[in-house]
Amino acid sequence: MSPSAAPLHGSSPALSSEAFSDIPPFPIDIPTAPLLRISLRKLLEGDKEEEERCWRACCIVGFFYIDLRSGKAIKHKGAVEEANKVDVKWEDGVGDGGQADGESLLKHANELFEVMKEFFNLEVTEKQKYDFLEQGSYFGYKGYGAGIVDKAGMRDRNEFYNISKNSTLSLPGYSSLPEPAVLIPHNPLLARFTTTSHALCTLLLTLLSPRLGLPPNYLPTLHRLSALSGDQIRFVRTPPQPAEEAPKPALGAHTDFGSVTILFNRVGGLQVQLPHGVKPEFGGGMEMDDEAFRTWQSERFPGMDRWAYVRPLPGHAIVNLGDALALFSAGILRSNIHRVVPPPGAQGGCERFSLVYFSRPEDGVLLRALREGSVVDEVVKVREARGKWREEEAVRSEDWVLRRALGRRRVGGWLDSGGTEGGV
Ligand SMILES: O=C(O)CCC(=O)C(=O)O
Ligand SMILES: [Fe+2]
Repeated sequence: MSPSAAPLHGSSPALSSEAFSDIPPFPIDIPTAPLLRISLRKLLEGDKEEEERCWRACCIVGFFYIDLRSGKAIKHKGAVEEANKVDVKWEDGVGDGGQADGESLLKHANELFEVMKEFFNLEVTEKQKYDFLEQGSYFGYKGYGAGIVDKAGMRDRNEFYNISKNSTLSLPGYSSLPEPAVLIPHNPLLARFTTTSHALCTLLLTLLSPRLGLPPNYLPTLHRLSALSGDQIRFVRTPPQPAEEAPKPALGAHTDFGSVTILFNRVGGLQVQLPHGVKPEFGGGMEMDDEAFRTWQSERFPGMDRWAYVRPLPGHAIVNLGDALALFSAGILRSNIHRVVPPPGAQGGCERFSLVYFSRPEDGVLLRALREGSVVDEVVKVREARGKWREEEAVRSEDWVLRRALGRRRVGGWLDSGGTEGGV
């Protein structure tokens, strides 16, 4: 369908029920990424068809929505359950990181949106006290424009606050960095969001492992909640861009370097670069053909190919896979390039917030193809036979995460921050 044949304005009931009430609607007349909506409830019920859809989404686009509404308790079994128990003292008892549920995750995320606003409303000079770049840490505050978005050294247009799982869960062996006073009362909430997000990551890793020819617990035991790792929460604030300026990315094209990312956003702006053969959606469900998409794209973003907005959906999180899973699976799982640009349509005037949970392999894990998985080994053998496989020296996760995270903070560090995205 060509763009002109689609309904350009107005809102269908289906779409308006999928809008955030306090935010101007996401326009219906722009192409969006056709991400699958995966039901957490169905995954928890062991629905095989839903597992298959989830697997395909992980391989083809590496991005999907997860519908968190009425996802009941997630209970992990055996070794993973044990490793996910952490000694966090809630007001109502000791935390059990093995359990979580979709409704709680949504509730924690909603509450953290308010906490995040409180933090970002602090004076810049106050927030800067928590920038630990000089101490060689990527946790804490990154000011507006303090990151680099491309090879040419262009500055980003957002603020971050990165909160380590090691610190929120007071894991033994980790010395926590100073924390702003406004966040201290919210530490139990931060810990709950960490454990509920992590439980969702564990569920997904449990489903992915056998598909790679590994036992179900294999990937989860490289990502135990109780182990030191680069897992973190991120708060992001992006102010609206002045209308008179040429549109600039707030966050440049990148892949995430961890394993699973759980993302909550409400205002558009996130874009995914669609893999070839994946057609964008248009006007909430209709497809746009390649030619129409190219025309649309070249008019709005000259020289930029195949970028499609991700429509934010209430009740859902956006899940994407990072470079660690692409490496572990020898490229079977996709770590897709994405970026954040000015929000579309009337949302262009909004301040934009995102809340992210990044799960990453434990510090001591080596980043290498997991050839002990028969499916991974098969793929590597085919590549070897074609002369297309190069064994890289395995790097410890802690060193890799540090290089990737800090690369984005230094002029000239852009290439260091790169991973499977190659020349981007
Ligand atoms: O803000 C967003 O929607 C995406 C953020 C993101 O990609 C990141 O923080 O890595
Ligand atoms: Fe990202």
